[in-house]
Amino acid sequence: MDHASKMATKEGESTDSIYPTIDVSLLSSSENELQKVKSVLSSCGCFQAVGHGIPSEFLDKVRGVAKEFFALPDEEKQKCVRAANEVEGYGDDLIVAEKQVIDCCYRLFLRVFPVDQRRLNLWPENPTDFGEILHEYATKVKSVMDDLSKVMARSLNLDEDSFLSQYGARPIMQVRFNFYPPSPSADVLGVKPHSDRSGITVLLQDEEVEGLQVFKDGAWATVPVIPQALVVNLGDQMQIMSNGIFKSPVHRVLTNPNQLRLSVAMFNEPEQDGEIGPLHCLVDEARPRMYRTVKNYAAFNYECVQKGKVPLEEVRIKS
Ligand SMILES: O=C(O)CCC(=O)C(=O)O
Ligand SMILES: [Fe+2]
Repeated sequence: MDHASKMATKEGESTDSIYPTIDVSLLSSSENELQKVKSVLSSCGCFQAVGHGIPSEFLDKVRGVAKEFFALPDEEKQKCVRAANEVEGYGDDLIVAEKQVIDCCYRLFLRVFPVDQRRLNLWPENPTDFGEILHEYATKVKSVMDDLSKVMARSLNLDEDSFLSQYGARPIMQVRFNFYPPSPSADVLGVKPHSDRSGITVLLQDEEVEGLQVFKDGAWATVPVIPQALVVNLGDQMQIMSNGIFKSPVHRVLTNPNQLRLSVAMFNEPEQDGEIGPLHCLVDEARPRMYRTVKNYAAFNYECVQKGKVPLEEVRIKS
């Protein structure tokens, strides 16, 4: 089967573009904003964060080094190429399942934290400041994510470290630079519908080109471009830890016929081989345990996807 005919179509597209924005700098002082976060994360699981404290000029620098890398000649990018059966490094869509629909996307996927787990042979040396900027960006995003994990706990009247303590002493942070070339066909998707396996995903969108859509209230909602904002998407592991209170949204990416699009997704995740499950204090008679405990959710997720199964469904306790 050829590449194009395996690609997904944009069925069910909607023009709805309603998407919440939250000023995260107000979350420590405003009960209103705290309640808004709780309501947004327990309904659609995503919002655009402004007031996050990362200067716009720095966000532009991150986009800049990413665009420079993807613009390099192919032989230069191949220095970071991923091995056939691995996710880390540079390449196009990884085939993990038979009859898989191919995404129209090139990616550079790297582990950033813990620092001693970096595979530096896969990190671009060109542009020369790539590593330094990635380190600085990941450090800043980690702080935004940790604050958000605390806010989410507080919004449920829990001790603020309740979620963070499940991440262990050596939590993981990974980055995926996504590069979507102009689409060869109007029906091609940049990324097919999925939810993220992370705890929290923080996404830096292209400063001009839209493409991300979230499945909300039965239709696809386009996430508008706000250049200085960070898109927050909860991942499956937060849905599990919160016993289903917070939602991991299904999202996809459209391609554009004329323009390329870039995005930078950062994912946090509990330490390697860590075990996660619903917080005990969120399980009671009114809200019975929805998910079983899982060790190494990353590997579990990979196995499910290989078998064409939905990971969240596989951990759900069926009554
Ligand atoms: O490019 C985007 O806007 C989203 C990418 C995405 O969903 C992902 O990398 O998991
Ligand atoms: Fe995603």
